[in-house]
Amino acid sequence: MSEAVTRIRIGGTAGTDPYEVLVGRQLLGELAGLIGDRVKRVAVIHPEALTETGEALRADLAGQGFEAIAIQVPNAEEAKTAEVAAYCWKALGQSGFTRTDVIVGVGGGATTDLAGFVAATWLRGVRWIAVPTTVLAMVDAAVGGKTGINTAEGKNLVGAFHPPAGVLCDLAALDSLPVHDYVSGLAEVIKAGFIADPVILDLIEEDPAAARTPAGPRTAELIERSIRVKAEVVSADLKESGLREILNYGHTLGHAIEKNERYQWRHGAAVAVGMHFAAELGRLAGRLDDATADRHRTVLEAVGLPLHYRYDQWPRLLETMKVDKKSRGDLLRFIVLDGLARPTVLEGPDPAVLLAAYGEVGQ
Ligand SMILES: NC(=O)c1ccc[n+]([C@@H]2O[C@H](COP(=O)([O-])OP(=O)(O)OC[C@H]3O[C@@H](n4cnc5c(N)ncnc54)[C@H](O)[C@@H]3O)[C@@H](O)[C@H]2O)c1
Ligand SMILES: O=C(O)C(=O)C[C@@H](O)[C@H](O)[C@H](O)COP(=O)(O)O
Ligand SMILES: [Zn+2]
Repeated sequence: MSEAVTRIRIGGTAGTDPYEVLVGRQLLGELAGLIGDRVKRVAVIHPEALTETGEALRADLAGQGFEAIAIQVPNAEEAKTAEVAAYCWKALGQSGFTRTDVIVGVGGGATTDLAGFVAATWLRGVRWIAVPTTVLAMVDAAVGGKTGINTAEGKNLVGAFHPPAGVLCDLAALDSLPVHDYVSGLAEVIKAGFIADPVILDLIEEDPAAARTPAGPRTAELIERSIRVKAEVVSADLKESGLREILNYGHTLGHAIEKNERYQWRHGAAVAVGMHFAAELGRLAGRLDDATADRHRTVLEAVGLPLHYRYDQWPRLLETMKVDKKSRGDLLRFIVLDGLARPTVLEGPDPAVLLAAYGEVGQ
C-alpha cells in the first residue's frame, strides 16, 4: 500500500473553484491549512459512530486557536433529514457562525451529504471540507459537490450543488469500518469500473477477498482510480447537464429499493442490485453484450454484494422510479452500457423489457 499522498484535482472549470482530493494516511495535519488562517469558527459535523474522532478533531482545532464546536448527528441515513439539518442550523446559529467560518463533515456519505447541505444552505453558502471515513464516501459521496437530504417521498430529493474546499481521504479511517459497510462502498468502485475504468474490475477479479479489506494490496489503487473517474466527470459537468448522469449507473432502481426499505439497506447494496438490473436492461435492449452483462453478476457476487430483490415489489419500485431525477415528464430514463466503459442513456424503454429485466433480478 502506498504511504505517499496522492492529490487529485477537481473542477476549476465553468466558474467553479478548483479543489483537491488527498488520499493517504495521517492527513489530518492538512486540515488547518485547508480551513485557512482568517477563519474564526469551525463546526465539525460527525455521526454518533465517530464521536471520539469528532471530538478529537474539535479539540485539535481548538488547540490551534479556532473556536471549534462538534455537532453530533445520527448514524447513516437517519442523519439525512430536514430535522437533523435544522438541528445543525440551530447549533450554527447559537455559535454565531458567519460567512467566513467553515464546516468540516467527517463520516460516511450520509454525513458528508448532510454536512455539505448544511454548508450550502447556511447563510446561502459557507465553505466546507469533507473528511470521508468510508470507502463509499472517499470514492464518491465526498467528491463532486452533490449534497442533500431525503424526504418521505424519496432519496436525495432536496439538495444543492456545493463543492467542498477540499477532501481528505485518510485510509487509516477504514480500519474501523464494519466489513458490511466496506463492501457496500465497493459497489461504487465497481460502478466506476463498468462506466469508465475496467482496470478496476480486473484488479478486483484478481483477488476479490483482498478487495473486501482495507489491508488488501490494491486498496489505495482502487480508491484512487475510482476518485479519478468521478473527478473527470464532475470537472466536466458539475451540475449534471449531461455527462454526469453516467455516475447514476445502477441508481434508478437502487434509490427505489432504498426508499422501499425505508433506508435500512446500505446505498451501495441497493446500487449493486440496481447495476445488475441495468446490465440486464442493457442486454435485453440489445445494447450490451452477454459477456459484459454476465460480468456484473460475477464481480458483484465475488465481493459479497447482493444481486436480487423481492419480485413482488416491482409495481412499487416502478412507481418510485417514475420520479427519479433523471425522468423528464413521463419519460423514464436509465443509464445503460453500450459496452464496457461505454455508458449511455436509454430513454422510455418498453415496459415489457423493463419487466423482463426485473425478472432476472426479482426473487
Ligand atoms: N453526494 C454524492 O455524490 C453521493 C455519492 C454516493 C453516495 N452518496 C450517499 O452516501 C450515503 C452512503 O454513504 P456510506 O455508504 O458511506 O454510508 P453511511 O454514511 O451511512 O455510513 C455507514 C455507517 O458507518 C458509520 N461509519 C462511517 N465511517 C466509519 C468508520 N470509519 N468506522 C466505523 N463506522 C463508520 C456511519 O456512522 C454509519 O453508521 C448515501 O446516503 C448515499 O446517497 C452520495
Ligand atoms: O455524483 C453523482 O452525480 C452521482 O450520481 C453519484 C451517485 O453515486 C450518488 O449516489 C448520488 O448521490 C446520486 O445522486 P442523485 O442525483 O441521483 O440523487
Ligand atoms: Zn451512489
